[in-house]
Amino acid sequence: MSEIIRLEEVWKIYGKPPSETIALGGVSLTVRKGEFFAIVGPSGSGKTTMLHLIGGLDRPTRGKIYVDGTELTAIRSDSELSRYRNKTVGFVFQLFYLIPRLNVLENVELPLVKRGMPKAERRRLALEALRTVGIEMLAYKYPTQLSGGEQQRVAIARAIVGSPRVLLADEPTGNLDAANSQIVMDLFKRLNRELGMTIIMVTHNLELIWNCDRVARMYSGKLLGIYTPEKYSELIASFVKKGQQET
Ligand SMILES: Nc1ncnc2c1ncn2[C@@H]1O[C@H](COP(=O)(O)OP(=O)(O)OP(=O)(O)O)[C@@H](O)[C@H]1O
Repeated sequence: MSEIIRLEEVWKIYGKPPSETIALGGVSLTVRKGEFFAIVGPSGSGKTTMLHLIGGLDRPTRGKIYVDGTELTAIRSDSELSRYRNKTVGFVFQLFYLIPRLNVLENVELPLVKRGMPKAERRRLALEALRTVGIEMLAYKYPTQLSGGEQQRVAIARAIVGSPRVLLADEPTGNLDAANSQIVMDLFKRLNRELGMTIIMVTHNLELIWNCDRVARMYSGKLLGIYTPEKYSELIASFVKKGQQET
């Protein structure tokens, strides 16, 4: 499998000395095309920071990031970075961030509106995305009329409507019950296996890593290792045996 994302010695430092925070302290890794990749680690270890940098929501202090053959860190203008976010990546967050005054279909269409796509084409693609996530019957409802699980599926439809190369998910099941978490995970697996979408998911939920190909383990801004789910679960089991903690 060829690579789609590469981080080379990436640093992110917030603030100025003496009160600076090193959120990422020189992380290098590659994610392969079509991979379902998890990022785990304790709170404050830099997981969200890494996802935001890959998604072009923020820029690293030092280091290089390549996504799908483009050096993201060489993009200087904000408008070009915004185009990158719109075309290459799709985001799913723990809190769904739907716009309450727009109906489901209009929420899903938003990334295409930003591209200046004609209305009929936008509608067609938004309905197709809603069909993919199994909720086309909710197209004319408003976000407040939906359950949390349904809202997250709308957010996933919005993330995939523009056919991004990479789906970035930050604790996508963090606000959902077990049944809805399962629906979201099954959906991610389908997007990954049937549509070949590369998925990077930050999670605290160790059960979810079984859906993934590889697991990156972060600690205090450093990448401690990349594991298969089997190896990672063996590692956790050995910590439990020794009475140490890790999530
Ligand atoms: N905008 C910011 N300004 C200052 N410090 C920040 C900012 N964003 C994150 N940090 C700090 O950077 C470090 C890494 O944060 P990050 O959100 O990436 O961790 P995380 O592993 O995603 O944590 P969690 O699991 O709690 O979401 C933390 O110490 C955090 O307080």
